[in-house]
Amino acid sequence: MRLQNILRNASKFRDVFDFGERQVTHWFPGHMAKGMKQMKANLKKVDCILEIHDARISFVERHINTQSLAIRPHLLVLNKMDLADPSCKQRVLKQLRESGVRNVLFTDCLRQTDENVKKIVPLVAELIDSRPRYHREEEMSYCLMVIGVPNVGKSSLINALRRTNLKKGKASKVGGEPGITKAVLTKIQVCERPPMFLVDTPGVFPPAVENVETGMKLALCGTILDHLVGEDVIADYLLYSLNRLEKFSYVDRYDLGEPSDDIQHVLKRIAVKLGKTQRVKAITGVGDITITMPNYSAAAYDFIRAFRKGDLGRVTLD
Ligand SMILES: Nc1nc2c(ncn2[C@@H]2O[C@H](COP(=O)(O)OP(=O)(O)OP(=O)(O)O)[C@@H](O)[C@H]2O)c(=O)[nH]1
Repeated sequence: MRLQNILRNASKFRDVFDFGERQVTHWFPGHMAKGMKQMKANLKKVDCILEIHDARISFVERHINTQSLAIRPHLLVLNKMDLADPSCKQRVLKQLRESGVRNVLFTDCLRQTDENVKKIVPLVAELIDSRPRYHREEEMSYCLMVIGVPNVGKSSLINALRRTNLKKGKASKVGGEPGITKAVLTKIQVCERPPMFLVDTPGVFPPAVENVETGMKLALCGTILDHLVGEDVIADYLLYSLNRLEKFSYVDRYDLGEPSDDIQHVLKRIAVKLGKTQRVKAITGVGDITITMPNYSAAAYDFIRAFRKGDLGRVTLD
């Protein structure tokens, strides 16, 4: 019965999201372009690129496709796999293979015992040894460059590599907001045998995100400061995505009764459920009355945070 209700509702969901006149270019602060330059300048000193991406958006235009970065061996780490839909894994791998990306690992680097984090050092050493190292042939140690958009877990992965291979603690500051990794750090050791170091870079974006939808997915996953995009539109895009992917756990979480494609309705119910309401005075013809208004911003904030923490289920957006 419940499934029938959901399926009946499915026909009412939007097929496309209306992005209006939005322009992604305003969403990416200037330091990202600077980071890209620093990254290229450091390329001579590295043997391999370790590209970290969010497993929920694996097909976003990536740095490795751009210019000079492609000359180094490359490992794509799709991190935050604990938040992505495991049933999409094989499809993602197949599509990446078809686009020429062969070396891919899925990680959840917050999990102490993630098996794939353990595989990174041996796989990187193998990749480096399988190709000429050019002017770095005499080097006894391996050097990696870690790249990725903000907030995908670069610092967390570096810390996980140190924890796993050196039994050492944190070298990189971890933050919940995009853009914590601001400076290009000097070399950080991640393994003794073989000696392996890496340089951390600011979370830099590719110079051009191909369309607004890609930008919106990045925003939803927390790689752009929310206020640059607007929490109301991120929340609406989240609702659109959950319905499109038939991920309806939000219905029970917020006591909605049935799925809805109307963000105002959903936010109102979230606000009421969470007690995020405000009492405001209204002037009417028969005198002043106090009415209870839902706090839409607080509700949008909660909805987005719940998605980012995985509380709305494991979702792959691509
Ligand atoms: N669920 C989950 N969260 C993660 C994972 N890795 C990192 N995080 C969280 O994602 C947030 C960002 O992590 P960071 O390691 O600071 O990311 P970063 O890429 O270095 O961020 P910038 O400094 O902004 O470039 C933090 O709240 C981490 O706890 C993961 O595998 N799974």
